[in-house]
Amino acid sequence: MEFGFLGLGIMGKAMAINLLRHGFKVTIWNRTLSKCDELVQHGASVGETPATVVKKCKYTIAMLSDPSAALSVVFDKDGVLEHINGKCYIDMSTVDADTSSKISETIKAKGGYFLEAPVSGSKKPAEDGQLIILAAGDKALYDEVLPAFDVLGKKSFFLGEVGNGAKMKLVVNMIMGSMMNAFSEGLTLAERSGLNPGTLLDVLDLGAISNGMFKLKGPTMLQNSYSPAFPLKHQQKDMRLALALGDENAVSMPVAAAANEAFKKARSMGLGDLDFSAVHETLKAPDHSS
Ligand SMILES: NC(=O)C1=CN([C@@H]2O[C@H](COP(=O)(O)OP(=O)(O)OC[C@H]3O[C@@H](n4cnc5c(N)ncnc54)[C@H](OP(=O)(O)O)[C@@H]3O)[C@@H](O)[C@H]2O)C=CC1
Ligand SMILES: O=CCCC(=O)O
Repeated sequence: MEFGFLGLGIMGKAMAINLLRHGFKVTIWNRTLSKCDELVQHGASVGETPATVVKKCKYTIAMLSDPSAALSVVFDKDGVLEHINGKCYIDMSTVDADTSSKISETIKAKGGYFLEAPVSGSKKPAEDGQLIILAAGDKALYDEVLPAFDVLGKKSFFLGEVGNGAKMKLVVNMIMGSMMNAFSEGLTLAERSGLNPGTLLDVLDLGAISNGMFKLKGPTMLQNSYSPAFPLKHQQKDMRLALALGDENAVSMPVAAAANEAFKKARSMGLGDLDFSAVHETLKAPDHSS
């Protein structure tokens, strides 16, 4: 099976390498062309534009930063739409349901097929093929690309109409972003009140709120080490999009709103390209309120 792959950031690079490692042919494109070099070493071919990739491949996957990038790659000059007739497009970026629906409707109107398939799981699960895939849209296309999803992920869900994958992803990340802030406050409170925060990690891990994120991020947060697996700017984008979904559905989300403010503060401190756990640093900033 041959796939096009657009977007070789932290996630896209790991996912495309995984496909290559499992015997898929992959033609890649990235806005910053130099990021293609490493994948060429793994056997990938390079397409000059998103349009040329789609022209060459029956199936093209996208893994792009945000709604604006997802729309640009489809609608701009030399974009996906130019050769989409009869081709299949699978957008795995985290975007909102409206963005996904706009892309879906336009692609279908031009004779193409569309599946949204955002993922849960970060850099390491992407490298290990252990993502959780939240697909929605064209069920026949979903069934066709399952061999690729089986390589990329440990479990795929088909959630029905376009938009449901995007919404599920935003709900999950809204919970994750809120948890990260509560965790960060807890680590800081433990430290400032004279406790050993390392011992707090051990206590948490033995109890009912033990989870993979605390286990993975706790030790590095205590070392003030925030090498990006999930960039903070993307987590803040997800909080913003989840809050908009809350607005649409009249769901009051004071916890998520507060978490969003903390991520915004972290961005204003220049931490957007670090891991989202760098929100911890906001608690160390001088407080001028008293
Ligand atoms: N990292 C993670 O743990 C996870 C991320 N996600 C989601 O996956 C997506 C990708 O994340 P990640 O790989 O971490 O992000 P990165 O920031 O590492 O990569 C973003 C990619 O989008 C491209 N891009 C950005 N803007 C544009 C544009 N205007 N036109 C064309 N290409 C553009 C970048 O190209 P260039 O190289 O030129 O900048 C790059 O290839 C995001 O939606 C994110 O929310 C989902 C699950 C986990
Ligand atoms: O969108 C990013 C999710 C990161 C994760 O699920 O660990």
